[in-house]
Amino acid sequence: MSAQDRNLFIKGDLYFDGKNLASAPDAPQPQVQAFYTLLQEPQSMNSWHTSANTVTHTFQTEAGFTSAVKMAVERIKAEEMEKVVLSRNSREPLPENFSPVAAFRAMAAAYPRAFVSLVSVPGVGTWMGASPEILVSINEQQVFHTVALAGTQTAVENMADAIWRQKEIEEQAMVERYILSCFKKLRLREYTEVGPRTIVAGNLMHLRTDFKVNLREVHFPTLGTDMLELLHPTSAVCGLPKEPALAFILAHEGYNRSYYSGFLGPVNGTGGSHLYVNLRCMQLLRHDAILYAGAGVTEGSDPQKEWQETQHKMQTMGKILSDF
Ligand SMILES: C=C(O[C@@H]1C=C(C(=O)O)C=C[C@H]1O)C(=O)O
Repeated sequence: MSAQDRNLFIKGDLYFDGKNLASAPDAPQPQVQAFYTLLQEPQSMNSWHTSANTVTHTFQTEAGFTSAVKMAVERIKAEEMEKVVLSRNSREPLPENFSPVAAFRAMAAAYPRAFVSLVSVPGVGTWMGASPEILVSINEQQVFHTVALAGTQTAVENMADAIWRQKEIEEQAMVERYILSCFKKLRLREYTEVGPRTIVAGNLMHLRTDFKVNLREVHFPTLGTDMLELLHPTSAVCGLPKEPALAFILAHEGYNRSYYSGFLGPVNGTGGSHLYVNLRCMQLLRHDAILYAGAGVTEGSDPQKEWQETQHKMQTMGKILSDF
């Protein structure tokens, strides 16, 4: 992330509860009307915000990515770190008749369990994605929730048939241990832990452990913000320990992640606050989309397989583009 990719807090003018759109009392009416028109007549990219820094995008080659993975495995074997998540981006031309609103509808239909988003901000640009990963959430019943999500393989027809290799089991357990160490740091002892279970995310499966805290029973008003601070960037997008993994990413990834692997979601709404990791996402330019994906590298990583894993992850957005 660079200085220009700052945190943005966008005030809600319209609220959607899954059925109806409601307008906030102070919502600016001309903009609200323009938004309703946009929903009825999906527009091409010309009427959406695109970022000013389009010429600075760099794209890593397969050779560049796999050599970075090789180097990471050596550093892990030398015990400089346990895990590092290396990512890359890729440019895809936008289909002739592409429209962000139609793409959003397609995402919502294709990925009903994901957090689907379409965000367009002047001077920043337009991003969309279907994230499978909660970072921190507190629902209307005051239940805090976070997950340890890691390990990836292509989805099998019957989830009960999923078999996980030791590499993925260990990789996910590392994320679990990290969350537990955060709880320990905060001296939080009352939580529930369920998993790891196999979950499906688009064309892929992951291992997920759910951690929950009932804030009506446990007095911890700052748990959400404290955990957000400790978790981000999580070991699912950065690595373990955090500092050497982050230094390795900055030195060897070779491109700017921008808002990929950051977090987004509604905050302090009637349904609570739900922040998701910005994964399985793409940035929309006038004529192209930039897709982003990463893979967790551990001692047992095979560089070629990690490259393929990023390709599979990019398919979440790739499929939305190719279905136009
Ligand atoms: C880094 C990504 O995904 C994360 C990394 C995973 C892994 O390494 O197996 C699995 C799920 C996500 O936590 C991504 O989608 O780009």
